[in-house]
Amino acid sequence: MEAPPDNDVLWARALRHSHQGSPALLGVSVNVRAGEILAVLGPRGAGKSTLLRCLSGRIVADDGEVWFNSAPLHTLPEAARDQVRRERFGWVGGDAQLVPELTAWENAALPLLLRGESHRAARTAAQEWLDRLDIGAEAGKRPGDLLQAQRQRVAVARALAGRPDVVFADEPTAPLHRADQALVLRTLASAARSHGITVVLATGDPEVTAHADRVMGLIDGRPGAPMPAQAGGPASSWPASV
Ligand SMILES: Nc1ncnc2c1ncn2[C@@H]1O[C@H](COP(=O)(O)OP(=O)(O)OP(=O)(O)O)[C@@H](O)[C@H]1O
Repeated sequence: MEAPPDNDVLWARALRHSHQGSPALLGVSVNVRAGEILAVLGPRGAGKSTLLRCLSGRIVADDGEVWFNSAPLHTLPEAARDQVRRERFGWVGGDAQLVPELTAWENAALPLLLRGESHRAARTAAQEWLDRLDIGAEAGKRPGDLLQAQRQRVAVARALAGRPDVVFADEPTAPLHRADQALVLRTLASAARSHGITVVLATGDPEVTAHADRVMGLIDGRPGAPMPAQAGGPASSWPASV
């Protein structure tokens, strides 16, 4: 087994995965450096979600390797993999998936509370992130009393409050209007940069990739050539060839 380079926080090789016989990944290799924001760009059905779920240990690929900080995630027993996910990774999906009975701050604080941190420390951290995402005033409201864009910001706060090494963001702004998309992405990117958090962002929108350091194209479960992101505008068009 080839050892991954030390400065890659994530390193995956030759990932193949099918859902009920239908292929989603057909041999994808990717490396992500610590503190980097990597965008995975591709059309619907390209395999972006499947790739993020494999990289984050939510599923184990049918074939291939995923290493996190030089440890093989793909061979870890399920309980150990779950622990890595809980303690080292954050996740933001297109659907906020908040606990309806909990307030915004309690939802944002969940990773810390589940980890056994004190109520006071968890609340302080959650409030800081909610403030930063411009939703601090809503901290005491339950998800049902929040707008969709506000719920999505709470989900981003929850992903960041746990001080993860890596945040996986799967189309995190897809349900939002343009103005809210820009705010959420800007905040996610600047928070990640200021805290050295690595981000792997899946999107079908080339404009979203302007927030990334690097863009990887994905089409039909196969990678395109890596492309540098361009500051201040759409980072790239679809890969010319895969
Ligand atoms: N749970 C599942 N069961 C069956 N097929 C699935 C499942 N998840 C994904 N697929 C299929 O695998 C392929 C890749 O899907 P995936 O969701 O990874 O792509 P994607 O690029 O994230 O697309 P989208 O933006 O539509 O979610 C698609 O053909 C999809 O229909």
